[in-house]
Amino acid sequence: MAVAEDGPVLEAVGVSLRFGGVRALTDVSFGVNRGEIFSIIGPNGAGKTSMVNCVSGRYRPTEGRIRFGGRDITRLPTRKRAAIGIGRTFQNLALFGHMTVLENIMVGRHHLLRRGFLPGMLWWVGGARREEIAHRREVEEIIDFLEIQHVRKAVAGQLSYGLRKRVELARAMALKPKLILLDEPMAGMNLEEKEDMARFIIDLNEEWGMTVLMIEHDMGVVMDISHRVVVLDFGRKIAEGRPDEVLADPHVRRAYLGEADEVVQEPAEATEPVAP
Ligand SMILES: Nc1ncnc2c1ncn2[C@@H]1O[C@H](COP(=O)(O)OP(=O)(O)OP(=O)(O)O)[C@@H](O)[C@H]1O
Repeated sequence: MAVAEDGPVLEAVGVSLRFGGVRALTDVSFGVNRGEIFSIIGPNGAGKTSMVNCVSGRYRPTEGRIRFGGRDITRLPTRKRAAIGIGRTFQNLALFGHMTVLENIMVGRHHLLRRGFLPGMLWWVGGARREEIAHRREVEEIIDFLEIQHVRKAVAGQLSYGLRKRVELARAMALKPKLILLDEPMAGMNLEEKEDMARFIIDLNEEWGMTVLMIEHDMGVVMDISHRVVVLDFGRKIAEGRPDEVLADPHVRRAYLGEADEVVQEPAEATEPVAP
């Protein structure tokens, strides 16, 4: 996997997040380099979604900063983050079920239309028309890339789960993000769908140049496709590094993989079977 490392495009600096008495995140720092596939892992309730929500703008950290491209975006509203190049998919599908695949993907591009979504769709003359055609062409490229040509006119709500996840990814890609946040992209998928999705994530990273920040429970996939990983446990960072380094880390093995401290056991003494 080729990684172009020229410094972090995304930085979390000392991020803490509290919900009343619950400490969802405590002093978490990490950096995602341009061109990386970077994953956040950890047990249930470790703070993964909270962290991604701080990056997308849905949550505002109680303490700490989020920087994107060197700019402090901690207080920037969500829709403005989309405009500066942060796209996302959701853990639970967030498609417009009654709209076609094509319409769903076009929604992802509305902030790119200079004339706005509705005028862009309706004003079919001159510059607006040329702009619309250019947008259509780019959307069709994404549709081809994700191999969803055959359902482009289908109503999104009627597709299989795996296909809907792919359409959601298409919509996020249509925003042309520099950084794409993927919240459990493989959740609920069968093995074949997971393999397809893993291939799309690698390709959107390598061919489309998108930096990826991902949460995913399937450890096999995470370790296969991530360049680096950060591990959270009870809202704190306990490890960060390449997948092989993280897997070998004793803190991670204990906390995340549920391994007990190594106990040197005496060989069991042979016992006579007890007569009933
Ligand atoms: N909106 C909220 N209100 C109150 N507590 C919350 C909220 N969101 C998250 N939490 C709490 O913050 C902690 C971290 O939750 P979070 O969902 O970020 O973990 P996670 O690692 O994504 O978990 P999972 O793997 O189960 O999705 C948990 O204790 C959770 O109950």
